[in-house]
Amino acid sequence: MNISIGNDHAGTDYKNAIIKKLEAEGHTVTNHGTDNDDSVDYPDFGHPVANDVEEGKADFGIVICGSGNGINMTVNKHAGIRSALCWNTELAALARQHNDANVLALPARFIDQNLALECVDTFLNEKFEGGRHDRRVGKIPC
Ligand SMILES: O=C(CO)[C@H](O)[C@H](O)[C@H](O)COP(=O)(O)O
Repeated sequence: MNISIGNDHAGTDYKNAIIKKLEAEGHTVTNHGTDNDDSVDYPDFGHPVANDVEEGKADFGIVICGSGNGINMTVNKHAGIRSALCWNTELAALARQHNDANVLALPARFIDQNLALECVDTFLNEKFEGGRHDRRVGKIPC
C-alpha cells in the first residue's frame, strides 16, 4: 500500500519506527516530516498527509503529535478525510470496521512505541464492515 505520514516534534521517533516497519513489510511511505525534535506546528505536517489521501496518492494516512488531538483536528478539516485518534488496538480496529477511517492519528506522548506499531498494524489490516455503518458514514459530511 501507499501510506502518507506526518508528525510534529513530539512524534518524530514514533514516525521513524513506523516507517521502518512499513517499509520492511513492503509498503511505500511518503514522509512529510518533521524529521527532528525542533519545535514545529502540527498543521504544517498534517495537511500534506490529508492532501495525499484526498487526491488518491495514498491509500491511508498516519499522523502523530503529542496528544494526537491537534493533528487529528487538522486532517479532519479536509472533506475527504475520516481520521480516528486511537490509543489502543481495539479503537484502531473499530476505526476501520465501523468508521472506514482513512487516517490514523496517534498520541505519541500517551502510548508506548510498541503499542503505536500495533495500532498501525491493526488499522491497515482491518476492513470496513459496510452495512449499517456505510449509512452512518454517509451522513457524516455536513
Ligand atoms: O497539538 C498538540 C495537542 O493537540 C500536540 O500534542 C502537540 O504535539 C503539542 O501541543 C506540542 O507541545 P509542545 O509543548 O510545543 O512540545
